[in-house]
Amino acid sequence: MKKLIRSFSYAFKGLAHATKTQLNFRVHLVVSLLACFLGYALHISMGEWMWIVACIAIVLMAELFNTALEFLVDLVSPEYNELAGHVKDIAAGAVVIAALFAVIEGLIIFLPKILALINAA
Ligand SMILES: Nc1ncnc2c1ncn2[C@@H]1O[C@H](COP(=O)(O)OP(=O)(O)OP(=O)(O)O)[C@@H](O)[C@H]1O
Repeated sequence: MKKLIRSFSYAFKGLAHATKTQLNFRVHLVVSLLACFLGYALHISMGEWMWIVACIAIVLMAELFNTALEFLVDLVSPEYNELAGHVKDIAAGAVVIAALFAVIEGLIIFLPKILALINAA
């Protein structure tokens, strides 16, 4: 049990470090909170909440893996190395894919509801 609690404390230490040092991670957190606020305000369905929560988790996880890879690359290859550059670029590409997926899901879920509100006004 003690070991489990220690593992969680290390994980939260990692989350705190990413939040403190990575602007992009903080931006993703703010956008995630905005999506939750919008979901609450627009009374989205349980199924739609599941997509929103999944998108938030995918984007935050992608950003955390990207950050971890950046740290690792800086550790093992502080000097210029073409391969090190590719590792960082590909990890950043994964974040872009996750973020695009989340934007598309957000548009599918929120846009019709926002347009209906505008039309009703
Ligand atoms: N050691 C390296 N060797 C070769 N190219 C590198 C190296 N480090 C960074 N690069 C190139 O520079 C780009 C930017 O790297 P950097 O470490 O500044 O990451 P970043 O995406 O700006 O992340 P952040 O701003 O979140 O720290 C990389 O995507 C890569 O193309």
